[in-house]
Amino acid sequence: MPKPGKRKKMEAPSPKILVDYSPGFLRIIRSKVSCSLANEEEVTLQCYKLNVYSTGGFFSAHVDTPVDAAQMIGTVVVCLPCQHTGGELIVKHKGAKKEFLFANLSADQAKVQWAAFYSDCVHEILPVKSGHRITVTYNVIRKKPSRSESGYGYCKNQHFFTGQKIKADQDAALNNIVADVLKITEKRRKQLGIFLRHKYTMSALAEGILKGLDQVLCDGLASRGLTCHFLTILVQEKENLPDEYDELYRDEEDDEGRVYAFSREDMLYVNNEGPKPQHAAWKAMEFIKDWSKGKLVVHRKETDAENCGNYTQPGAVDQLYFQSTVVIGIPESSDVKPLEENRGCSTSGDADDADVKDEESDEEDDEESDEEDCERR
Ligand SMILES: O=C(O)CCC(=O)C(=O)O
Ligand SMILES: [Fe+2]
Repeated sequence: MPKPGKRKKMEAPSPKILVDYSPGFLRIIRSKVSCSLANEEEVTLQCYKLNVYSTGGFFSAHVDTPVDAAQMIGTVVVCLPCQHTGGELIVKHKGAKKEFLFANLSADQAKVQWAAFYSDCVHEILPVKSGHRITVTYNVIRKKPSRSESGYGYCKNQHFFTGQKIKADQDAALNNIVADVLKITEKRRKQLGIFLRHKYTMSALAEGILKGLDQVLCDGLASRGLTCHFLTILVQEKENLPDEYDELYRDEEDDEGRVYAFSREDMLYVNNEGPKPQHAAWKAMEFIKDWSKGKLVVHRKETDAENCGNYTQPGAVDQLYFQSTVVIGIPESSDVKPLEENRGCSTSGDADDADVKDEESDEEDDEESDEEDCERR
């Protein structure tokens, strides 16, 4: 049953006729999605649900619960031709926002419109103003990994799929990132964790098949001789207290926000189903919270979080997306390939100079949020 305030639409599991129906346009969508979301690995589109929004119908901000925690990477929405106005699909990721307005062409029976996005992107449907908006959603399931020939991923854009390709083994921005990583690890002799741009279920992270630029980052680090492993984490965000509360409540130690490892063992402990896990090595680690082309940001300005996400049963950890990091071992200097080898062969052409920041970021703020308060489809 729809919950008031969360969604107002009718939905049904895809009828068998839709599941079995494999029109030509699906093949085209699948190949485009494989290129743009899956580093050209093969994907299947699994028919999931039929949504009917009448006038006033909407769907509040949510992320899609993965049906296959290890392999599901995204969602495809196909809008069937049926005249309506309003009903914009808004997709957000890390401060970027993309609006899909299917209404304008909705009366054209010859047009099937569609959108695709990574499953950890928050999305919502604004109220339909007239007519009926009918969509079919597909889960994008990645087939078992078989790395591309070069062994290095690439992707087109940090958030959605426009723009130039960035190649992991060539991009100058990655050279800059690696140079920054080396500077930090050399100076402080600490393990270094870099926050991934997307969130992952624990199983997906264990599989190590990452989304978009995250895969490019990890391939880029590995191709330059750095050893990496992955970790799901919880981040205690700094609260923005009004000035008058500042002196009363501000705890010096809280200033930076804290990062905790969060594994299946931690989840069991939280649910009173296992012993308290040890995190002995944890203190000796430094975190980089944000990275983008050619720039590492050690701290980032935190902004209001929109509470939005998915619910799950206690213990059902694979239904949740976690902030995740790649952890880089302290390199022996001989492990790392000379960066000069890679210089000058950028395919992106728009990499900024590396800039290791110790202050708040002036980048767009992260609009992602705690994944708690709102139910998923
Ligand atoms: O109808 C749409 O455009 C999207 C529906 C959706 O987000 C969902 O079914 O999870
Ligand atoms: Fe959704």
